[in-house]
Amino acid sequence: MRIAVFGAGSTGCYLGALLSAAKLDVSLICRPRIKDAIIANGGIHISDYQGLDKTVMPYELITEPGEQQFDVVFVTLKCHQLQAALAQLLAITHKSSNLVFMQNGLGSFEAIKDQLGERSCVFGITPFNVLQQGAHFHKGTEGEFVFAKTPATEHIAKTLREQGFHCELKAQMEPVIYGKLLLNLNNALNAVADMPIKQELENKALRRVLAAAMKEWLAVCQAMNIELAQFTKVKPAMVPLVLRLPNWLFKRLASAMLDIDPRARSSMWEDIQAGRKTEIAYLNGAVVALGKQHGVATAVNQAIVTCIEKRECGEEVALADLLMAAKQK
Ligand SMILES: NC(=O)C1=CN([C@@H]2O[C@H](COP(=O)(O)OP(=O)(O)OC[C@H]3O[C@@H](n4cnc5c(N)ncnc54)[C@H](OP(=O)(O)O)[C@@H]3O)[C@@H](O)[C@H]2O)C=CC1
Ligand SMILES: CC(C)(CO)C(=O)C(=O)O
Repeated sequence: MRIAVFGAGSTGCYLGALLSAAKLDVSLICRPRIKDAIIANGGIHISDYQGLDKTVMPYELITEPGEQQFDVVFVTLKCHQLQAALAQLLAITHKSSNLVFMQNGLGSFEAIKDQLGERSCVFGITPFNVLQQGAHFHKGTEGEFVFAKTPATEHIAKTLREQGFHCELKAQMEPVIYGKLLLNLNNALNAVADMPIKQELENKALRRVLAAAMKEWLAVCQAMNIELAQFTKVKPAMVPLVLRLPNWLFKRLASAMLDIDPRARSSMWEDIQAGRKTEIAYLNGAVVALGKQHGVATAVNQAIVTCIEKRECGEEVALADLLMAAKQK
């Protein structure tokens, strides 16, 4: 089984290294800067906050995919990069290839699905944070990769398990994706707050904004009759309540939420810092769009979207606007 990770950046290199460590035949399709960093380092260095520390060289590092075709392709591009990569994705896959789309948020796959022909397409999710420094990819929070359950992912999960690594397989990915979006509503806020996630969560005023954005998403999901998978110690509906607790109680009851690498920041923070386009339309923007369809007010998410859109245009934004939007809830 020939496997490729297409768009190997933070999450893709971590995944590619894990699959390579399990001795699967994995090639990474990545930018030249990533290939150069990996070669200079003698492989991909992966680590986690629980003591994993390993350097592995994948089977091949490809910067210009050509004739080669793969049986399984994990697509780890950002949401807005799928469309531009479509022709390459089609070229490196055949009619019976399996594609696993690993994007956060909603709507990126749907925008290209009609153009993927007969290929079997499923979803996957990265529940944890990956911090990239050169060829070093550090997992800063808990969780394992989640993939839709298919014969191909079952084989991959079994091989990973035999080497002491783990991933989760789910028959139903919709609740996982909707549940993960609840957490990703923090990506934009973290980018605007411009501080590590741990420090942000220790701030009551910022937690209130996040709680308000989450409440809106929970209300939209209720209107759509969709259940959310649980990624935290408490049920999704309880997360906003926990976030609104006073600092002293929050620190005591939600210690697991704060058990994250003190350096971890959201992937949107990285995009904003690098002056790149963000995934806001697929995260808080998706909440606003679905809220409109289902008659649910989403003022806080709209305020967050506006803030990020301004930042994407290089405008300064005031965190105070978001704090105000949440106060009015
Ligand atoms: N980073 C994280 O901690 C987490 C991210 N996620 C989600 O996972 C998804 C992927 O995020 P992440 O791994 O951070 O993204 P990255 O931006 O780190 O990785 C994507 C990589 O693909 C490259 N790329 C884009 N187009 C092509 C192409 N045609 N050929 C080869 N390479 C290409 C990009 O290069 P360039 O930048 O030059 O375009 C970049 O290096 C997102 O939806 C994100 O929200 C989920 C959980 C955690
Ligand atoms: C893990 C998490 C929620 C926060 O880092 C994330 O998905 C991201 O940064 O995109």
